[in-house]
Amino acid sequence: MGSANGLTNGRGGHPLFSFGVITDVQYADIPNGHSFLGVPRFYRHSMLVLQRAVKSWNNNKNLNFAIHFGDIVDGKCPKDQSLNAVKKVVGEFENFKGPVYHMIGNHCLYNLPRDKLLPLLKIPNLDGSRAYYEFSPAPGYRFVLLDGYDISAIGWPHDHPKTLEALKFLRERNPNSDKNSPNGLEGLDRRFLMFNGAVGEEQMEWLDSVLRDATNMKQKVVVCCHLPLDPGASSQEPLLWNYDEVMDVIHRYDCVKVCLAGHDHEGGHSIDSHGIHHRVLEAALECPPGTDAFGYIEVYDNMLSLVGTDRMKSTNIHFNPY
Ligand SMILES: Nc1ccn([C@@H]2O[C@H](COP(=O)(O)O)[C@@H](O)[C@H]2O)c(=O)n1
Ligand SMILES: O=P(O)(O)OC[C@H](O)CO
Repeated sequence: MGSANGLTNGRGGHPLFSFGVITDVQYADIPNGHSFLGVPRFYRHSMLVLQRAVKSWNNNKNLNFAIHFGDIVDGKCPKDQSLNAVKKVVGEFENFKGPVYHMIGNHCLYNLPRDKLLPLLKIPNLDGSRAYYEFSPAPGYRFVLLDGYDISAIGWPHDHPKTLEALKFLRERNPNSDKNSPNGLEGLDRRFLMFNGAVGEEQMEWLDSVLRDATNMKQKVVVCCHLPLDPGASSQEPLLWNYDEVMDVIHRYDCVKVCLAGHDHEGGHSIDSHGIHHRVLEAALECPPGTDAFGYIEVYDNMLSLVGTDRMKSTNIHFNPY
């Protein structure tokens, strides 16, 4: 089904392009465990989920690329195994017959500092440390991958200005001695935890310039970030510290149609006050043996169709194409 402007609409027609999605593989060669809140985590089985995802993506034959939304290995991975564990998971992704785009998550940074991590994840690394980037898989679309740990107490050297800025930020907002504890914090303030982070000023300016450029080029934008950007799609604790400032930039333009994230393992979906869809994807790590959470997204001129497998819920995301 073709539209007046020659782009493809709908499901029922051919998508413009399609891509595979999976998040929070959080692999470690350790026995099963659970989250702080008692949700079971299957550190070895998540590798099998990834292997089944790659097999399914390759069988599909129509996928142009794949995205992993961060947390490639778990923080509980023994530190002398971190490098090999990251290489092992990256190696599984490389069995996919197409490019794979990664972003960093807190668990990646518990294992390796960002200067080691970025080359392994093949994150374009212009100044040796920045982990945000963009690409355009088709003329009418642009993907923006944000670095939610730009300002963070994890991943930078201990005396780095960004570590110090993050620690000051947390001290001012979270009175607990364990800065991962939301005890006593109310409502959205419960996101001021050490396992989250923020988008810094330079990245914010970069985001603004990319969205301005996309608007001028009449491109639609999909924003990806490990950390969720909308409270309607996520519980309060996993949100990006300055999700509101990032959304203020995004809301200045009409080009962003969808924001995709990981980190909040049970997943979620919302439509914000400006009609932007937020879809937080279900985690591979929390799939009990034999179950899966991965999918692929077909992209049209006026919608994204997430075709989920098993625990990843299928979602049709309709939007105004203009
Ligand atoms: N509601 C919560 C969630 C987490 N914490 C703290 O975060 C650490 C990491 O949590 P995981 O879900 O990855 O296990 C955990 O050790 C707690 O310190 C918390 O206090 N309250
Ligand atoms: O993957 P983790 O351990 O950072 O946990 C993230 C939680 O789901 C946030 O509440």
